[in-house]
Amino acid sequence: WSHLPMAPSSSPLPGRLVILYSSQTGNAIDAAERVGREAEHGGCPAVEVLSTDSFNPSCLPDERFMIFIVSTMGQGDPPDSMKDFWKYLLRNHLGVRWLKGLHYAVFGLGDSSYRECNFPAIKLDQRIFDLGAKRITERGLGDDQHSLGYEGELDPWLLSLWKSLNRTNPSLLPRVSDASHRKLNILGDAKVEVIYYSAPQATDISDSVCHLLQTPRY
Ligand SMILES: Cc1cc2nc3c(=O)[nH]c(=O)nc-3n(C[C@H](O)[C@H](O)[C@H](O)COP(=O)(O)O)c2cc1C
Repeated sequence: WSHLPMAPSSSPLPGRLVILYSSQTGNAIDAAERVGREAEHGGCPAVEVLSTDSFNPSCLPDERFMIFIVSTMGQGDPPDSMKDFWKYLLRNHLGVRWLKGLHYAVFGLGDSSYRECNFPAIKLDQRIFDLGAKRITERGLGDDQHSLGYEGELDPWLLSLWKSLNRTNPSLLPRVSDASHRKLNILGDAKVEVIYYSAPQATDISDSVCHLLQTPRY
């Protein structure tokens, strides 16, 4: 998959999945890259991961499959890279059938310690739906307060996204099981090998725990 500086304004590939991220401090980029990687592992023929400000919103009706990964800033505000895009979507002349050919899903990154938790993702999901697009799956809302961070919600959400895409458009996502269960490989092969072994019978508590030996693989 590729990062493009600008989305093509003419005819899109019939089987491409566009992943648009809106991020202020980088988490939504990481999440979007993971979504892109999983889509690729699942056999998606064409995946593009783009910042929202690289995508011309007037091209939205040309797309068939899009995933939006959106973080929250300020007091429930969208990240800077989403502001113009959002302003465009609020235009009055866009009708209820404007996005009738689009299938989409939204994942938000936020923090439930804020009153306006995940507002941009919630509003974007509703607006795109009101413009006639169809949800591939219900929106997912990540929360910094979760013990696993936003990934606590992203994991199950992705599984449901891939299952739904596979059911409705198997040519876009032929292999659900390859898309999931790849998380440990995201950073590439481990650079160290971890070997656990038991210490000899010890009386001292500090000796009785397993020892951890890390040896460089290269
Ligand atoms: C200055 C600041 C303001 C934030 N405001 C909100 C907020 O109003 N609502 C919310 O749900 N999360 C809020 N968050 C949490 C972020 O949305 C969350 O940490 C997210 O993972 C950031 O993603 P990003 O790195 O892609 O921008 C805020 C975070 C920061 C640093």
